Amino acid sequence: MAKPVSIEVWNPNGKYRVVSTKSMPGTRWINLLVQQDCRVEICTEKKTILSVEDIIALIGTKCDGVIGQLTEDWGETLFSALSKAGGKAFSNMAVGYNNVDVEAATKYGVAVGNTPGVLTETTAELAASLSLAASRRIVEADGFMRAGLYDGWLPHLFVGNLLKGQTVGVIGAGRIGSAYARMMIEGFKMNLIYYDLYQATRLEKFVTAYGQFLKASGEEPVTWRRASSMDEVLQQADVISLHPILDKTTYHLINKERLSKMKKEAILINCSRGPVVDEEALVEHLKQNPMFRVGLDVFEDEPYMKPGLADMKNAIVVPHIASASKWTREGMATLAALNVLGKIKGYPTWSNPNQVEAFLDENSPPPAASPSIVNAKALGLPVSKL
Ligand SMILES: NC(=O)C1=CN([C@@H]2O[C@H](COP(=O)(O)OP(=O)(O)OC[C@H]3O[C@@H](n4cnc5c(N)ncnc54)[C@H](O)[C@@H]3O)[C@@H](O)[C@H]2O)C=CC1
Ligand SMILES: O=C(O)C(=O)CO
Repeated sequence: MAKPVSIEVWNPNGKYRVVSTKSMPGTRWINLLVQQDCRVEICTEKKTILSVEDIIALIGTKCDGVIGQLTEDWGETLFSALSKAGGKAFSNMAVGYNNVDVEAATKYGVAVGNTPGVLTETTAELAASLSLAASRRIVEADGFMRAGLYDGWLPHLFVGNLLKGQTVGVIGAGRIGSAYARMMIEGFKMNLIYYDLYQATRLEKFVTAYGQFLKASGEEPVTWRRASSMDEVLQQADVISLHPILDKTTYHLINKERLSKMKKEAILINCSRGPVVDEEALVEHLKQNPMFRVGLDVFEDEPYMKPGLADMKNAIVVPHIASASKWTREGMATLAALNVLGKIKGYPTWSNPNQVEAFLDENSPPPAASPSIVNAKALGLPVSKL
């Protein structure tokens, strides 16, 4: 028998029971559910990561839908429990859903939502921040100041790299990877080399147009190249940022062998998922190559770091905060709630999950659709004509 879990309840007499495994920013998501006759239960347990048992206790015997978090293990056990409780909808409050067994959800007829689009720029901004912090050694320099070690300007003090004219490499040039590339190219006049399974046509057009603009103003134009292998990116780029999804093909994409192909003074940024990088190999590489720098938002065994990483001066580490802007986190909560609500109400799914702005406008009611259901096709869900 699972132990009871503490909760906060909104609209106790609502017809549909929707559970959120965590408190989420903003109140719009709660209001939208309450207005549509949902009883909203928010887990208020103190512990950060809920276990499968905790979530089974939350689901209980009657539950129409759950909004969950990327730290939770949504596999066969939870989808079976949700289905037994009459639930047909689950949404991650995240765009990445490597914590979700979509096949198992589909087997139990449960729709799986995610929250694309609303976090693209925010996440890209953090990747850009880490790129700047690593190239200009900002965290090291901050520590130096606070330690009282600064005793005057010196020609060699914390000399870093100029980004202008260098090459930025992007692995996974989807929504976030492309936004990051645009920031680094427009902001710092870097050249682009990227690797993706698909052509990033829009990004290529942007770099071409910006290059023409610079040339017309008498400046060196920026250039782009789509690499035919990932190794080309690793060998040629000065700053490399990882933005693929995490799946079997991207697990340990960056390993000992690939690290050795990178320039000795390269900068590696990871705001995708920790297991994309073999973190033990990375620690060793950082030890052997003091001029190699890394900016990490995600870790292989979150919330832990591999032994030795915290001691490395050439590593900047932040606790998975890439999507942590107020607008984005409130938007993620809204999209996740609307994914669940849409399925409960029998709405169709939105036709383009890359364009979810219509759901985020606080001044008008959202469309009657689920913004992004990743197994919509497998479940045969209708597509919105709006
Ligand atoms: N650190 C954080 O807080 C955040 C992390 N993320 C992570 O970023 C990921 C990407 O998000 P979006 O850009 O919105 O997704 P997206 O689907 O638009 O982009 C992912 C790109 O990776 C490419 N890709 C897939 N397999 C690949 C491979 N083997 N090699 C190279 N490229 C490959 C895809 O073709 C696609 O273009 C999410 O899945 C999530 O894991 C997303 C938001 C915040
Ligand atoms: O959305 C995601 O995938 C995250 O990692 C958190 O923003």
